[in-house]
Amino acid sequence: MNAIEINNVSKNFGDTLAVNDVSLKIPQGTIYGLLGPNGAGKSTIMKMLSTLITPTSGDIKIFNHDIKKNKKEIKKMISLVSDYTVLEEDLTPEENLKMFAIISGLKKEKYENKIKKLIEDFGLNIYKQKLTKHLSSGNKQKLNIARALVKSPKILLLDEPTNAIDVETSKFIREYIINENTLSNVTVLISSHYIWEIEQISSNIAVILNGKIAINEKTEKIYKEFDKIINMYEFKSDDVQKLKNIIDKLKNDKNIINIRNISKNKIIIESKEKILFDNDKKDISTKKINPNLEDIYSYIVKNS
Ligand SMILES: Nc1ncnc2c1ncn2[C@@H]1O[C@H](COP(=O)(O)OP(=O)(O)OP(=O)(O)O)[C@@H](O)[C@H]1O
Repeated sequence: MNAIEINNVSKNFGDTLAVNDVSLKIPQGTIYGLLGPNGAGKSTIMKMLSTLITPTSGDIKIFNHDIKKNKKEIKKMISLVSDYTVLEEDLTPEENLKMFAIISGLKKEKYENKIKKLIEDFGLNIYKQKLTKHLSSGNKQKLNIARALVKSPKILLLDEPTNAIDVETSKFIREYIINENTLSNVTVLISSHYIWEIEQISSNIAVILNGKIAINEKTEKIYKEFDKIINMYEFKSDDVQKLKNIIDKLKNDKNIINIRNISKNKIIIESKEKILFDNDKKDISTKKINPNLEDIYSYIVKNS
């Protein structure tokens, strides 16, 4: 069953076409990564899904409910996490969660234990007496995600959830999301500029460019397809001078798109066409390597 179905949706803000005829089906229980440069339309899609704004044209279905006709039902199923400015600064973490539970129409017996567990799970126990405005940004974002989970949503929309968050907190948030997805089968749509984060967490990835979907595939399939298209090779040598000579030679080769220095004794090159190497070369090892998601994303952005 599809948790989310977006059919030919466009969104205009005056003259700006923020989302341009987007169609996307997100099966229940998947973690879907949404990638795209600044201004591509990611947040606009998230906001339309959470009923904050309405599409200019096209339709959206959430578990088969039309978003226009069943707004109230849909609001119960979806939580959106964007930046933590939505939190009430003059309330404690617990009060913030309670307030959100009440606004969401939850009964006390439904939210009381849930809030206790979330406060504990997110390590916010020690800040119980503190006002939210005195929490660090990482802890505010943890609270923001806990807030989204209070109503046990079926769909969690995460718009750059780890933006400006330290490594350990980002890791915690990622692991918590994976855990929720495994245990509660919550469907997750996550956008991030940290491509490695999307790479680690998502089973499917959509890339959006200028409001249009450029790629929408299972992550594994994206790797397979682009492995055939992108020609990347690694050159390794302990003889630094020899490696420098190779770089100088390759710089003038029209077939070479990109040369990257990885370390003193390793370079990675990208070429337009496949290269066959003479493997008998002494002191230099060469091999074809698989592009990672960052390479693939750059390729899509450059070539779309
Ligand atoms: N309320 C609004 N009024 C006018 N234009 C808007 C509004 N919201 C978004 N836009 C425009 O729509 C386009 C898409 O913006 P959106 O915020 O969806 O992009 P994004 O992919 O989330 O970008 P980022 O990665 O920078 O957050 C941009 O050109 C943006 O300026």
